[in-house]
Amino acid sequence: MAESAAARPGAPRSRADELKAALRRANGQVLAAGAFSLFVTLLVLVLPVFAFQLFERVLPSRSEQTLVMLMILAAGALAGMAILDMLRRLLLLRAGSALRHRLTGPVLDILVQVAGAGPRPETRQALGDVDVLCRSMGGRGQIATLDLVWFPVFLIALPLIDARLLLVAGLVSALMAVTVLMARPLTLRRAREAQRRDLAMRSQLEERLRHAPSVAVMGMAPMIARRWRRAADARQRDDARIAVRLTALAMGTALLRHLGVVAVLGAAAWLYTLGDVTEADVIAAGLVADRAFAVLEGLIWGWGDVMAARGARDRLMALFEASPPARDSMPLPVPAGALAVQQAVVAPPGGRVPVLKGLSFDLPPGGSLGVIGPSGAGKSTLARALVGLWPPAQGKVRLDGNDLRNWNTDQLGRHVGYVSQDIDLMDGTVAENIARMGVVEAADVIQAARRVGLHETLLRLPNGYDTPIGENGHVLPAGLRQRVALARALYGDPRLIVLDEPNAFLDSEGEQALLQTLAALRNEGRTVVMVTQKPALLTALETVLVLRDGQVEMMGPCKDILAKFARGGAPGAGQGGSPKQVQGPAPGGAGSPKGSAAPPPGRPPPKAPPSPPSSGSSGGGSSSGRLGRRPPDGSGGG
Ligand SMILES: Nc1ncnc2c1ncn2[C@@H]1O[C@H](COP(=O)(O)OP(=O)(O)OP(=O)(O)O)[C@@H](O)[C@H]1O
Repeated sequence: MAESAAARPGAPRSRADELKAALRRANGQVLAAGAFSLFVTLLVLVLPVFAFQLFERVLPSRSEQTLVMLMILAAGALAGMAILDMLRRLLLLRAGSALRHRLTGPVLDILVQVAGAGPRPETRQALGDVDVLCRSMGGRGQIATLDLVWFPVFLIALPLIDARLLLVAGLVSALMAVTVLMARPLTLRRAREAQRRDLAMRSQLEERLRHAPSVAVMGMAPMIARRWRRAADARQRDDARIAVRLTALAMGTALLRHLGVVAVLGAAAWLYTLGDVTEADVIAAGLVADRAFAVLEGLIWGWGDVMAARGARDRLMALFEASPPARDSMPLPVPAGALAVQQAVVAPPGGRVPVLKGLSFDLPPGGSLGVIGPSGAGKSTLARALVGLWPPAQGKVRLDGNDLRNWNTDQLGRHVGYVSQDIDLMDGTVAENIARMGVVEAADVIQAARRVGLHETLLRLPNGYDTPIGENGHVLPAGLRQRVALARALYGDPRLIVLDEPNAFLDSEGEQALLQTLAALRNEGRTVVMVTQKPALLTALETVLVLRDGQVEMMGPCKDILAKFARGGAPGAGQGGSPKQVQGPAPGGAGSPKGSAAPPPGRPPPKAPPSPPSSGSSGGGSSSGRLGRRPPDGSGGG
């Protein structure tokens, strides 16, 4: 039989299938617990049977011996029931923790994967949802559901006394079932809506608290508190409405249960007056009915848990379904660092409008590329695509000929260094951050710090490398944060290094250190791609790519591009700035533009004369010069 695609190593594995498989395994364990439930249900019938025997055997005969024997038997059966009940609960709890074990890894994987798209409320909830789902396995709702499966056992017991009693009990059960079914639409939608609002509210508050300094300084706190209170009041009203409905349902069901027992007892007593049943039958019928209706009532009380578990499962399923498939790729050798971007169309996650529109270029191993262009041209998007964060919707990004998608994510991570535009350090020590939050290999950490000229600076911190830097590294000044992020990018000697404006917060000393790092990386043959607007930094790179509107406007040797800028041909100059001639590949194959890199034949000549470059943009100009961005008036300058 042909092997299924999902089973082939390296073939994409649907994330939703992972979740479904984990749920199926958990359901298997629940089924086993369900078998225990049958015995528990049968043993619940001990009470009616005991009462029946009392009336049938002990009372007429006044036999103490029979009474003692019956009591011992009943006690044994009830103890057995308690043990079986405990066993099934333990089984369910184990199923819950096994499910948690199976889901936590994939959920964390997905969360890390989607983190590139920025904070999303539903991802914040994901681990909480795993918790809710797993706890619900051993919860009231699950037990009630299992008991419900064996509910017919009670209905079979009643006709053993008299078939007409089944009619009465059936009617009461139907009424209670309708109540349960009514509870579903009445509460489920509202509960989901309330949860969604709660999530949005929390993530909004978290986001605002992150900007606490601005909030405090500009007197925004009362406004934020007012908004929070308004949202919290709405949430409370929702909660109250749901609670009232659930309580009304629970009370209604409890009333129905008692009325049901009264109805069955009344019917049995009436049958007694007709001489169709005995006194023992009347008592037994009442007890059987009471136990049967208790199962239905339990379902109402456990309904909240069932709803919460269902909501958590649906949200997790949506998250897994929206996640790109996972692959168990075969480990590959350490890449040399050849980068190939082929007709890449890239949109932000969840977005439909592409930012990169069929971008193509090559960078050989050890090549170094500067990416410039106006704001919004897609430079950061390109950086994210190059490290596999935002995979292309069409086209490919290849490292050493292998599509980034096919790389094992963990393995690829070891070969890639990335500094994002937002410096994303984590709560931990400097050393832990440089070591990518893994095991701190002191020698490697120090080597990475030395490579970015940071070793001495770090030694001067209060606890040196062991200084805790707080959430997002807020304890450190921005420039130092950026350099620690750079050291982290170089930790483990990766072959491909992608830096998105790594100089944004650097002072002149930091920039000098960065220049030296870039020169060293070039000498070591590491492939470097750097988004920057500073000509001084561009001179440390072989090739420059000018990006505009998601396409290659120019690409060529750095000195040629800078010379063009110096002559006033700044890309992106003025609103009507037309694309410029594309340069040939860099000497020595440092970079070869192709596809969109070449201007289509018959492209119109520039309509507007290019504006002069901004100060300092001439060739190796001053480090404060910026390329490729328009001044606020849009008049050009680049
Ligand atoms: N996470 C995101 N979700 C949705 N759209 C995004 C996201 N990130 C960027 N974009 C959009 O993609 C486009 C390109 O953004 P990108 O950050 O790549 O440009 P850029 O050239 O790096 O700009 P800048 O120099 O200002 O950083 C912009 O229109 C931006 O609004």
